[in-house]
Amino acid sequence: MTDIATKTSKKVFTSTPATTEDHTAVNTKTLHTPVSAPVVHSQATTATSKQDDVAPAAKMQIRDLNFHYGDFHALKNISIDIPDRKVTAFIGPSGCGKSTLLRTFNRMYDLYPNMRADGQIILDGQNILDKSVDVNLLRARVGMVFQKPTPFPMSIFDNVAFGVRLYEKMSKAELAERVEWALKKAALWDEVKDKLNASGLSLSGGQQQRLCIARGVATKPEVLLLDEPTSALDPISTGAIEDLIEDLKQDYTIAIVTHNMQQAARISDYTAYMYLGDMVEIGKTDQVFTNPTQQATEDYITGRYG
Ligand SMILES: Nc1ncnc2c1ncn2[C@@H]1O[C@H](COP(=O)(O)OP(=O)(O)OP(=O)(O)O)[C@@H](O)[C@H]1O
Repeated sequence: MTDIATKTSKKVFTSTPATTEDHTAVNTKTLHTPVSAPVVHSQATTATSKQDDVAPAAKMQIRDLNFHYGDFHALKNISIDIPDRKVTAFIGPSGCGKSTLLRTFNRMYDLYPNMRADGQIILDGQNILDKSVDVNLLRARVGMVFQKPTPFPMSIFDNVAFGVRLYEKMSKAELAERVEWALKKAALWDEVKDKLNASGLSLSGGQQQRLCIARGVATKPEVLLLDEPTSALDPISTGAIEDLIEDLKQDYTIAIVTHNMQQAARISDYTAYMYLGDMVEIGKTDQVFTNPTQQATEDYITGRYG
């Protein structure tokens, strides 16, 4: 990993001029996010972070993960741990592979031909890249919320009930209870409880995104993947979703892709910086933002690159 990180920082950061890539720079000397969780133990971290704390349990262990779009090598030997019931943020310039990595965690790429993942992604002891794994069940365990709100063209109730009906057998009353529970978790219940039969598409953008989060948590997944969930939202909706993420991590392991450095600093316990398909650095968020071990990471988060 050191080789990759060193090579990456040399390859990129000695001569690349700053661009206008849309992200918010952070002053590493002034930003302090209170984080109590210990450092992640992983190949990447071993090389890049001080390990002065006890490692948290890993929900997912990614080992030697490579991903190809046809001939294009999009993820290169990624080996990291995703800690249980914490928020891990993935940051890095556009095209570095953040969304690709997230999509390997529930094999979303399986929907498309010519895409291939090699290596291991171990979820509770099982390699989810194994061909024998039932991808539908996997996606019930590892839920995903996309950048653009994607409500189904059906009622608010049915949107939330959709996955539950697919994967679980329960009575009408139990289903109604589950829908209410999920809408409460997503901090949307009060706004929709009197119009559960209205179309999900009739909601505002921020409400639609919370509806998608409700749909995501309704099947009680163990891991929730959020791909830039607030990038299309106003600051109030963004704040509501950030509060929600803070609340959800009591029960779920969360991996989030964000372009917003302040957001990563606010809501994540761990931050991973990627560049050109390499994992440059991963560690506790306060360490990565205030004292990154790689010059490349510091250049990115302070806005000297990108
Ligand atoms: N369907 C695809 N077919 C071929 N190449 C792809 C495909 N999707 C992504 N890529 C390429 O893979 C690389 C990683 O893309 P990815 O979307 O994972 O990056 P990202 O870091 O999430 O970017 P952004 O921040 O802009 O969303 C990029 O070079 C991209 O062009």
